Amino acid sequence: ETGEVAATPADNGAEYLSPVTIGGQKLNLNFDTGSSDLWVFSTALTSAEIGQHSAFNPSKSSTYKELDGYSFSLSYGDGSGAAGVVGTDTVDIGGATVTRQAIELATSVSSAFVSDADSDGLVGLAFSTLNSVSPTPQKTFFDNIMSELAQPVFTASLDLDGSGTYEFGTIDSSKFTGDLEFTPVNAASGFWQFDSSCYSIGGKTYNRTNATPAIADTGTSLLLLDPEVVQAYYSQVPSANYDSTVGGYTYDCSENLPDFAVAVGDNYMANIPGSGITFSPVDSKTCFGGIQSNSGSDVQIFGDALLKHHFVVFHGESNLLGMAAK
Ligand SMILES: CC1CCN(C(=N)N)CC1
Repeated sequence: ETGEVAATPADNGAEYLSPVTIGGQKLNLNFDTGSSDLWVFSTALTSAEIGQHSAFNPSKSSTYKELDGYSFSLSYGDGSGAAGVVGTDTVDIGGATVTRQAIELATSVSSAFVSDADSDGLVGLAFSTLNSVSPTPQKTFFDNIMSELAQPVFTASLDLDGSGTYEFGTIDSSKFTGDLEFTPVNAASGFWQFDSSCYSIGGKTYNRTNATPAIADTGTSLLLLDPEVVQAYYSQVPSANYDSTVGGYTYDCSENLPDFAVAVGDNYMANIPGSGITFSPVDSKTCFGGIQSNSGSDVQIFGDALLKHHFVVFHGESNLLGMAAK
C-alpha cells in the first residue's frame, strides 16, 4: 500500500496543507512532523470559530466511533492550542487508509487557528509517545499504517511556492538528485531528532562543540537555530538587524545574501542558497529572514525554510532521517 497527496500553499504562505478524507469528509490538514496528534475542526465549535473552515461532523460519518471519556488538550510552541474529544474513524491520505485511526475533534481552538482559515487541523507525524490523548495516548496515522506500507517510510518534497507532495510507503527517486544520506534519529525525544554540529556561511564551514540537537519539523515555517549561529550569519549581512517589532532579523531586500548550510548528522550538509533565505517581505524594502533564533531553547528546529530545499525521508522502522538535494 502507498499513498500520495499534494500539498498546496496556504494563503498565509507559511504552511503546506494536504487533503485528508475522514469518514468520507474531506479536510485540508497541516502535516506536522513536530507533533503527534491528528486533530480537526469539528461541528461542536461555534459558527464564529468555524468560519470558512471545513469542520468534521461525526454524526454524518457512518464509521465514526466515539472513544467514551477520552479527551485531548494541546498547546504548541507558539502559544496556539486546541482541545476536545476523541473518536476513531477511517482516515485516507492519498489512498493510504487506516480504518480505526484516533481522530481528535476540537471543541475549542485558539484564535490563531480560527484566523488561519486554510488549515482545518493537523496530522501529527512525530512519534506516538508525544500524543496528548487522555487517559490513553493514541497512535499516529504513520504508526498505524506503517506495517501495511510497501516501505515503512513517508517522504516530504515541499516546494518553494508552498506546493509539494507527501508520500507514504515509497521513496520516489525521481523527486531528488544525488545520494540520499541517512542519519540516525533519537526517537526517545519523540521528535525526528538528530545532531547538527557544524554550519557554513558563504562556503566557509564552522564546527561547534555545544550545538543543541535539531529536529526535522514540517509544522514550523522557519529555521530556528542557536543564537550564536544566527548572529554569525547576519553579521555577514550589512543591513541586517534584530527588529523586536516583527520579532526577528530583517534586512534590505536588495542584499546579496550568503549561502547557508547546516549539518544533518555527520554526512549531510543541508544548503539554502542565498537567494532562498528570505521568508517574507516586511515592507517595500525590508525582508524577514527564514533563519531566526531558537531563543536558546534546547532544540534547533529545521522547519520548512530549510526542508523545502531538500527531499526528506522519514524512516519509521529504522528511525532514520534521509536527506537529498533536488
Ligand atoms: C518543539 C516544537 C516544534 C514546533 N511544534 C510543532 N511543529 N508542532 C511544537 C513542538
